[in-house]
Amino acid sequence: MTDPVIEADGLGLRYARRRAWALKDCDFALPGNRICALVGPNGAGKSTLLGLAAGLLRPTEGRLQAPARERIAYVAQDKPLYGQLTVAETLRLGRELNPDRWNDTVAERITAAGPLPSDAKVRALSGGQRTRLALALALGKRPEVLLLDEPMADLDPLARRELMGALMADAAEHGTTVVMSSHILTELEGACDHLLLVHGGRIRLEGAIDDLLAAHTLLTGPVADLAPHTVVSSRTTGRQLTALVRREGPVDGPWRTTPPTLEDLLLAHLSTERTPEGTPA
Ligand SMILES: Nc1ncnc2c1ncn2[C@@H]1O[C@H](COP(=O)(O)OP(=O)(O)OP(=O)(O)O)[C@@H](O)[C@H]1O
Repeated sequence: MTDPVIEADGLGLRYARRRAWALKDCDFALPGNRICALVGPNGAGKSTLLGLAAGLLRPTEGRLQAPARERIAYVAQDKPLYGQLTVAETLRLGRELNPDRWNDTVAERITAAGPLPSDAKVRALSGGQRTRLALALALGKRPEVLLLDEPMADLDPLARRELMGALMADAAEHGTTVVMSSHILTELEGACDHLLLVHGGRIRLEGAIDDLLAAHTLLTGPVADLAPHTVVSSRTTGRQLTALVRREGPVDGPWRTTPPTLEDLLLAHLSTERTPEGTPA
């Protein structure tokens, strides 16, 4: 296991004039060279966590350790860019702001792969084109840590596949640690190897996705008397597994056990009412 690249210890953040905590008591250690899926429902605290990791927000309590700002690239949900600049001027600015690390080849590879005229003004770009430019700026910076807040939401399916592939290939080549929030879990499942599940401002699950999936089983059927996170024994291996319970079918119907998906894990957590301290069995 490599040293953590991002580490939180009792991390909490409460926005000014807000009574509720956006994040509370968060502890996690994200190892380097990982592609981490940051998932959770709307308002869970994902953007807040990314803002803290990017150094744009300060913890109200606790601590978050991450590389220095110049070694992090952050693509925020609204892709803030200068509207009056052209695409070419935006990339030139990226180069000027990151003279030591900037990599033209990477940035150009991302922009050239899609419909992004270099003389177009940023304010005239479509949502997907803005995303492409923001990702080119982020990767051109040659970051050690890449923080992406729902980066694919504006992209068409082809662009999504192409950019996701480019991101993953680049991260693998350079050992970049990526933290990516998204609600499109099927996409994350194919690309990510680590999971941070946030709900109600708390970290509910963290770890290698393969390990977490292997530690759970999906129980489908008339399992009304089973709590959603009951620990059961695997019939084949005897291993203790946490059952994610999905109630469906007739009351006297059979149970089925299947390996869960990332979506099953998330849905099981969202559908469980829990106390702030509550974590799955
Ligand atoms: N600038 C802000 N000022 C006050 N409260 C905020 C601010 N930004 C977020 N919040 C609150 O903090 C909580 C966490 O919000 P956050 O944006 O981190 O959630 P999220 O998981 O990214 O949600 P989504 O999936 O909808 O993008 C929410 O209750 C939200 O209302």
